Amino acid sequence: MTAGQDGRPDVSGIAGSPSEPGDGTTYASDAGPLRQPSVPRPYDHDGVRRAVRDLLLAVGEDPDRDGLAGTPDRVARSFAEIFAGMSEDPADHLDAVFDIGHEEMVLARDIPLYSMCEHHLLPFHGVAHVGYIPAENGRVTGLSKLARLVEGYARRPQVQERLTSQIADALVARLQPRGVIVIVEAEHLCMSMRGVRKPGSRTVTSAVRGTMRRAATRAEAMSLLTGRV
Ligand SMILES: Nc1nc2c(ncn2[C@@H]2O[C@H](COP(=O)(O)OP(=O)(O)OP(=O)(O)O)[C@@H](O)[C@H]2O)c(=O)[nH]1
Ligand SMILES: [Zn+2]
Repeated sequence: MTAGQDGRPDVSGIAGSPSEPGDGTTYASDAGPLRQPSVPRPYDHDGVRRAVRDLLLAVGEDPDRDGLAGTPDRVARSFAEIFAGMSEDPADHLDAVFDIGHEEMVLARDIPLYSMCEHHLLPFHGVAHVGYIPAENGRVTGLSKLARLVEGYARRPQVQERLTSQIADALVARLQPRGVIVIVEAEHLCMSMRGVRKPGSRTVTSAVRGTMRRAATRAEAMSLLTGRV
C-alpha cells in the first residue's frame, strides 16, 4: 500500500469483503486456522511468570541477577494488560445502544490500537477507522464503545486481517446496521526490528459489510475516514 500525498496511506482502491453477512459465508474471524478460543480462559499469572523465567534462561540470561529478579512477575502483569481481550467478549461493549433515530453514517477515525502479532509475539500498532450505517430504527452505540470494541480485539494474539474482520462482524451481530466499514492501518515490529527490517512500512486491511459495499457509499465513507472531504 502506498502513502497518499498527505502522508496518509492511499486506501482508495481497497476491495471490501466479497459477501454480505448472513449469506452462509464463513468469515476469517469465526472459522479455520485463524479461529481463536471462543470460551475465555482465566489469565494464568504464575504460568506466564514461569515461562518468562524459562525464556530468560533460554536466551542465556541469569534470571536471578538484580536487574532481572522482578522481571518475570513484571512481564506477567504487563501481559495481563496486553492480552486483556482474551478474557472478555469485546462485542459486549456494544450493548450500550440508543434509539436516537439517526440513520446516516457514523464514523470514528484514527482510533489508536496496540496489538501483538501472533506469529512473533511482537507488537503491531496503528489506527482503526470504524464506520457504520445504523439500522432503519436508528439504533446507534456509544462512541466510546467503538474504541472499546477495537481495544478488546486488539488485546489478543492477533493477525491484522482477523482483527479487522472481528470488529466488523461484532458490529453486524450486535447493531444489525445496514452497512459497516472497518479499516486498520498498522506497522508490525516483526517487519521493522527484525526479519525483513522495513521500518515505516504500514499494512492496511479493510472489512466491508452490507450496504457499505456499494461503490458510492463506500467512496463517501472512505473520503470521510481518510480526511479527504
Ligand atoms: N497476513 C499477515 N501476516 C502477518 C501478520 N503479522 C505478521 N505476519 C507475517 O507472518 C509471516 C510469518 O512468516 P514465517 O516465514 O512463518 O516466519 P519468519 O521466518 O519469521 O518470516 P519473516 O518475518 O519473513 O522473517 C511473516 O511474513 C510476517 O510478516 C498479520 O497480521 N497478517
Ligand atoms: Zn509478526
